[in-house]
Amino acid sequence: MSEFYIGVMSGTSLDGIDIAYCEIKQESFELLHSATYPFNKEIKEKILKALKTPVTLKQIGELDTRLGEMYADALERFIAEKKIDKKQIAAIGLHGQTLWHEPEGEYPFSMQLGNPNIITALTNIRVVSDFRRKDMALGGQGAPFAPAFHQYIFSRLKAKIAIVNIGGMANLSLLGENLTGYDTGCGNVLMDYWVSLHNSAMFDEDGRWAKSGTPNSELLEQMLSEPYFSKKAPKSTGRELFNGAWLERELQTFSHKKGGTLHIKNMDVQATLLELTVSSIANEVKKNEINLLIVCGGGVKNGYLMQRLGDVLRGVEVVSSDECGVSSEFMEAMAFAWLAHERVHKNCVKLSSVTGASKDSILGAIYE
Ligand SMILES: Nc1ncnc2c1ncn2[C@@H]1O[C@H](COP(=O)(O)OP(=O)(O)OP(=O)(O)O)[C@@H](O)[C@H]1O
Ligand SMILES: CC(=O)N[C@H]1[C@@H]2OC[C@@H](O2)[C@@H](O)[C@@H]1O[C@H](C)C(=O)O
Repeated sequence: MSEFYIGVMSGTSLDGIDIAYCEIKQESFELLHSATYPFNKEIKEKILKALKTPVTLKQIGELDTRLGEMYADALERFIAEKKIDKKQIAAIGLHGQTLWHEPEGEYPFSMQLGNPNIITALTNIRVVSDFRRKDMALGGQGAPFAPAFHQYIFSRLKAKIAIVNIGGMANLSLLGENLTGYDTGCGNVLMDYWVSLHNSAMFDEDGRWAKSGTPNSELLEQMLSEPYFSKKAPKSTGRELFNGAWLERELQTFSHKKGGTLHIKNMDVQATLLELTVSSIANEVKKNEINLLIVCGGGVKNGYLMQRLGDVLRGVEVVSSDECGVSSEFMEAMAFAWLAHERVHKNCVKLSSVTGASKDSILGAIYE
């Protein structure tokens, strides 16, 4: 018997709202329709500002409402464009927009905004949201959750495989009996920041600017000494750590080491940032006997990044999830459609081996 779920994901790169309409049967999962809708520019600016400067409770409350309305608008547009029968939709799995993720603090929390009450009220569709906090209440990191979906989707592949999602952040899934996974660190976030600052683009198209530069090995070594990279799993990260300020500090430190006069060409910084993402992922893959690395997320569209991953991971086949028949662009949105299905069926999600939670649990809250 078929069930139909919609997954909605907007991630740390703030590049858009990914929506996936999925059909789930006993033995199969199929992406039927998908689309990405632009992020409201003003809301994007408010989120970026909230990540860097103090905000008031009023501003957070208003952002929660506005994001809820924005998601509802995108959903209504999607449902109309794809001619979906609302009555068929069992639920919407909504990740929301992460404003702050603090898994290691004295009082751990993870904040995703986008009021699900508004979405269910406006769409008249059941919404599952607030996925991360139960895992944290059980002592887990609350992220990444994609490994559970990767295990579900790729379990048929018998090779020793790993999946890496390269979005704003990068997160690795190591499939097998004892599923593990964690955020390896920055994905595209620092490259996006640098290219938007110095090459007036939202992202480095196909990695061309990075390719035109020469990576600085000393700067790369210094950046890789960031304690997060050597931290033991379970671990998760975000813009709280990997952000423009982090990069500026690294460049400042490097410049001081060189007597304060050194100037690295902007394109060489971009080349070094690409190598930082490549190395931080490859170093983790090499710790395991992996023979197939499946890549998803927007990083798949960075041809130079994919090439460099292949160069560095000799003996490992590096492919996009598209080549395995699974959308690299909508992987995370599909994951939240599946997580909504698991919640509706009150299934415990096997994630404690990933996040360090004391047990697997039923994740998410239902709004209807
Ligand atoms: N054509 C392209 N060339 C190079 N990079 C690209 C291209 N298209 C997208 N990207 C990169 O992919 C990023 C978006 O990826 P994605 O949508 O997976 O991120 P996200 O889901 O927001 O992040 P996260 O998974 O950390 O939450 C863009 O910010 C950009 O850096
Ligand atoms: C708190 C949060 O939103 N974390 C995101 C972020 O983006 C990628 C990586 O860091 C991952 O840990 C997570 O999202 C994906 C969907 C996950 O939970 O697997």
